[in-house]
Amino acid sequence: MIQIQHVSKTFGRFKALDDETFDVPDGQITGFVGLNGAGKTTSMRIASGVIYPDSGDVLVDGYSVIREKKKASERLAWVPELPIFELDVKAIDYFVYIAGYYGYSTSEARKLGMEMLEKVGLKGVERRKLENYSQGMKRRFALAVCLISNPQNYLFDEVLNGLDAQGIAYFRNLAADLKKEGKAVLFSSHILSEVESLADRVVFIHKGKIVKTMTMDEIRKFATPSLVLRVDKVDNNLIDDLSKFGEPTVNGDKVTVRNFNDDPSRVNSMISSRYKVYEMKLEYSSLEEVFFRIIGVENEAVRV
Ligand SMILES: Nc1ncnc2c1ncn2[C@@H]1O[C@H](COP(=O)(O)OP(=O)(O)OP(=O)(O)O)[C@@H](O)[C@H]1O
Repeated sequence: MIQIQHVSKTFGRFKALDDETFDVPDGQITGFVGLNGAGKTTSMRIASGVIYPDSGDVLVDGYSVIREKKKASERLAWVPELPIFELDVKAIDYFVYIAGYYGYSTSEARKLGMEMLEKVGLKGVERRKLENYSQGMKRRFALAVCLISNPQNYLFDEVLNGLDAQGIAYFRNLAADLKKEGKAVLFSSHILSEVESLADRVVFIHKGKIVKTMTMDEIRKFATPSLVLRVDKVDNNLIDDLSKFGEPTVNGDKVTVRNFNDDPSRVNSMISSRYKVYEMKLEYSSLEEVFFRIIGVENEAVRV
């Protein structure tokens, strides 16, 4: 478990983190979302011990990253946004080198390396030099390296950036495995649909402050539903009728009524004598919509 306790950090005169407090519990995947510059990377760098807070502390399994740095670091893996490696080295040799620091013999490290590289989809290219890896392959490699010491806690900073669909699938499986093993996982991402499908809870950060922490169930309840329906024909009369219940938009035979705040059966009784209704269901708005409502910024104005 990672506990971020009243952490503040200033760069020059700029306050990047302001009394930040939140937990990353065991056995759960915690998503970390915020606009560019909100403070996610700074938080992770402080939690991993590479920079110090001005005030506050981070406890990793109860050990302070400031006062008990070695014990805290041993219990934590961090994949930074921009992992840096020695590039003129073959991937497997680099893995063996790093594993040596964790006490693995060369043969053990090589065996583990082949397993881990396969796990992240790098089977067959283990002997290629890292300089010949693509950005996505380097990111996959960074994920494999972070698994070497098998710690209890994980920080993943924008690891989905530059990953293709297969790479994202590997990360999903990896995160799900870590969760099953009872590990604590914090991951930041701008791909909110991925956060939505992976996270058990989400920490929202805005301008260096934690503005909300919500479970995915709470997010779904918080969201205003849309009514989605498929009908045999979409005409102006239908749109006029649906406008009484919310804001309809049309995509082929699918009509989505956003900000729907009524009973679907009332819509059905109003239109079913004139239209054949193939499908009618409530859909809850995305994490993105909830995010913008929480931080109070218009969706159109800013993108995460
Ligand atoms: N070493 C530094 N020196 C000066 N300012 C910094 C430094 N590191 C971060 N900052 C500033 O602190 C703020 C938070 O940056 P941080 O990288 O933590 O944001 P982020 O939420 O990770 O953003 P992004 O989503 O763009 O990666 C930004 O305004 C950034 O410019």
